[in-house]
Amino acid sequence: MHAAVVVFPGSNCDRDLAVAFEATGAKVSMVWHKDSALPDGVDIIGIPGGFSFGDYLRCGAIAANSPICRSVAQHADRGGYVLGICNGFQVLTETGLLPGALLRNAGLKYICQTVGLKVETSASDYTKGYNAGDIINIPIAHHDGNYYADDDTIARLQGEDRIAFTYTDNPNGARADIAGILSENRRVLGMMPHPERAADVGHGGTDGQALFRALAGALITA
Ligand SMILES: NC(=O)CC[C@H](N)C(=O)O
Repeated sequence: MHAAVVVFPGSNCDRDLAVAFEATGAKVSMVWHKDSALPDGVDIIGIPGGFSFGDYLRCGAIAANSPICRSVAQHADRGGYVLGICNGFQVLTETGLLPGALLRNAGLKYICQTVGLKVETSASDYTKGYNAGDIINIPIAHHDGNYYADDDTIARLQGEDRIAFTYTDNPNGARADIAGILSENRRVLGMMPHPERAADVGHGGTDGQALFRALAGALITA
């Protein structure tokens, strides 16, 4: 598996994401947001967490207009994999690769804690290492994690089995307790919780490991 991790000014989980990919044996290329092309042979693009461009305008809005995001969209259009975590999820909604928006947390406070997530579907190359219904513990750290989409979009996500994770105890007001969603072709995943921060025994939890391992299993190349 060859993963590219995009770095914006203000990204702060780029290295963590690279380490989580590397732990599966993946080759990782770091890509600066001003680059317009991706390295050859990239299987998956990781859009990391952080505070790209200081979260000005709306979280992820400026990053979504970076040169590299045109290549990210082309990669997704070709059926490539894209994983957006936290600020990365915000970037993916701002680019239109995933529906909906991440609003300010209902309590208006930044929340940094480990939360329970229910795995809603194992039918994706991200979630097939879990069983649907599994409860896993993964950290969150955000002030704009309150997922919003209109009724039709929520119904469509539910009807198409595209909700990957929900919160067991909704911390931010997200509609339908949504913590992560999949694209129509199930190859783009956006999620507010940070699986890369629960991918090593040193993190105090390893419930995120199965996501990276499942991906590597699906994307292994000779
Ligand atoms: N950890 C992060 O990626 C932070 C995401 C985002 N900037 C927020 O606070 O909502």
